[in-house]
Amino acid sequence: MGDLPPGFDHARIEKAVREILHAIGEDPDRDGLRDTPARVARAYAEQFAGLHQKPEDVLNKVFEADHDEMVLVKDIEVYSVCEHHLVPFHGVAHVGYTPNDSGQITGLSKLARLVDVYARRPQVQERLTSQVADALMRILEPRGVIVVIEAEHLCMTMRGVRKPGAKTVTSAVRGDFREHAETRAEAMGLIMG
Ligand SMILES: Nc1nc2c(ncn2[C@@H]2O[C@H](COP(=O)(O)OP(=O)(O)OP(=O)(O)O)[C@@H](O)[C@H]2O)c(=O)[nH]1
Ligand SMILES: [Zn+2]
Repeated sequence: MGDLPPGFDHARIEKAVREILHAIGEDPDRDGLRDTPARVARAYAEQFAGLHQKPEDVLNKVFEADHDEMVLVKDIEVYSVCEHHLVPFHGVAHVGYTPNDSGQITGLSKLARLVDVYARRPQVQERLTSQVADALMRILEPRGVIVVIEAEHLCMTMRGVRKPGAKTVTSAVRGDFREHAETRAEAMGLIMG
């Protein structure tokens, strides 16, 4: 497991998963479960990879372009894990920004990669939304940023209150999207339209 980031303790996760299986009344040594602790550790390494990444790692390509109006990437599929129950929430993210006066833009895929850096951590949707917005503001120094996330939380559907279909919508607006209602309305029109 040499390619795991420092701080990711594979053996410890395996031990803990084995312990949970015991605690729920299962037999971790039965055929179907024998490899489960190792599988879960590998799955967690993927699901929580963002804990070991920085936004700078993905927003490292900045171009200059003759474009100073809104850039919006819609419907970025997002999978995260709710930090209260450690079950998934999933949906779509919409990320937009207005380049600064020197026309600094970034690759479109980098916006989706940035969402993943923060989604692949134990999260609440509100924090995920503002972390994406704040990282973009800090690194790209645009005139403004808008991030909208719509997601369904499995902790509200498969357990607890059991309301399948309920969607949580969160938004974070910075800079000109915060200051100018018209700019914000234009972006929301594109996102919802
Ligand atoms: N604000 C916010 N709440 C979340 C998010 N994900 C899960 N939750 C909520 O976190 C809350 C945790 O509430 P608790 O009362 O501590 O836990 P619980 O007894 O399991 O709550 P129930 O889900 O109502 O059964 C629940 O209301 C969840 O719906 C999120 O991303 N943002
Ligand atoms: Zn939850």
